[in-house]
Amino acid sequence: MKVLVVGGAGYIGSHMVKALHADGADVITLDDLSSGHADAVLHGQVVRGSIADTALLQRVFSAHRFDAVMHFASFIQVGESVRDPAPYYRNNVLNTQNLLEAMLAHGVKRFVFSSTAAVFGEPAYTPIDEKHPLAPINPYGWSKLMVEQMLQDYRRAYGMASVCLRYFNAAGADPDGELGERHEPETHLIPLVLQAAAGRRPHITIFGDDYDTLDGTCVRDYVHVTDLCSAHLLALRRLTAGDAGGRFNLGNGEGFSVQQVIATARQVTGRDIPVRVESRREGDPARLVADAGEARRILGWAPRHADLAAIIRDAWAWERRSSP
Ligand SMILES: NC(=O)c1ccc[n+]([C@@H]2O[C@H](COP(=O)([O-])OP(=O)(O)OC[C@H]3O[C@@H](n4cnc5c(N)ncnc54)[C@H](O)[C@@H]3O)[C@@H](O)[C@H]2O)c1
Ligand SMILES: O=c1ccn([C@@H]2O[C@H](COP(=O)(O)OP(=O)(O)O[C@H]3O[C@H](CO)[C@@H](O)[C@H](O)[C@H]3O)[C@@H](O)[C@H]2O)c(=O)[nH]1
Repeated sequence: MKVLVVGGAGYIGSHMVKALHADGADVITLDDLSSGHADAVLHGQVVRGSIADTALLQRVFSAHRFDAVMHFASFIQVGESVRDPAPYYRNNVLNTQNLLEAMLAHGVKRFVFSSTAAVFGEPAYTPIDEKHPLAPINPYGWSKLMVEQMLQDYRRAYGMASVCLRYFNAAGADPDGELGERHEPETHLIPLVLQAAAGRRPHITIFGDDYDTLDGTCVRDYVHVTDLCSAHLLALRRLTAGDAGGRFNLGNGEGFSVQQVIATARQVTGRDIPVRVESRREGDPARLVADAGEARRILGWAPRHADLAAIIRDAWAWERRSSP
């Protein structure tokens, strides 16, 4: 099995490269290193370049016969996408179409796509299942939904099989301690809280405590990065068996508020974590919690690191390695 991992130098992609290698796959990473790190790719060749570059795509697909493509490359910040949507539509939609066209031109017809809970927008009900209305409230979510639609049309018209995996909040780090989250700048809650615990930041800022939730802060469903990787392997197995694919929500089905995440991080680290409350961040829904029943039933997915404290413990081990 030869797999192209686009965005394999990033947070989730680098864990996926490791998981694919452990599963026996031959992996090639394509990454422009706009936010990833070459040294995070522990296995296989790294091609440095962008999916914006159609000539490069042509060369990569001519040089290798891929059985499947996993696509992690995109811009990922919800708030930034509201302030400056253009790069989001360009990179996440137009550049993804380049990739899909290169796949079609070379007869590669299995695709696993990193989608997001942001395709649902402000939930009409929770937990959110796959029947929930699709109504993004930020350009990031729209850019992912547009690709989901493209994939539905490509499946029907060109027979391209695809699985869209809608992650809720990816978190945690490689349990072996080899990989972790290294976004620069970091915008995600758990690594920021842990940087504050380590004294690398003076405090953690809570974006809004006036939401309609248990303590006024936003609620999210944190899912361990290695559990996301296991879902990808299961999706790949289904596609390889001849399945046309589908869309699956990935989360643990339990929501934690920003305050609860900070409290758990205090317990795990034994450190004081100073907090400041500021106004809401644009584009944030109050509560996102997954119903991942379909992934369990159809893919056979069974998350192994669902406990929030365990997720934070792995992230803390990584933070301690980065800032001893
Ligand atoms: N982190 C989360 O909580 C989360 C949640 C839901 C969905 N997702 C999705 O999962 C995917 C991976 O997220 P992540 O947190 O690992 O992000 P990341 O920024 O760490 O990784 C993205 C990788 O893609 C690369 N990249 C970006 N544009 C590229 C391009 N045009 N050509 C080649 N490489 C390019 C970057 O250099 C980086 O290595 C993204 O598509 C994101 O939207 C993430
Ligand atoms: O310094 C911070 C950072 C975040 N938050 C809050 O913490 C929650 C989680 O935020 P963050 O970790 O930035 O994740 P999300 O904005 O929920 O977005 C993530 O999860 C989405 C799916 O739920 C994905 O689509 C995105 O790519 C991914 O960044 C939100 O309520 C934020 O407002 C703070 O209060 N302070």
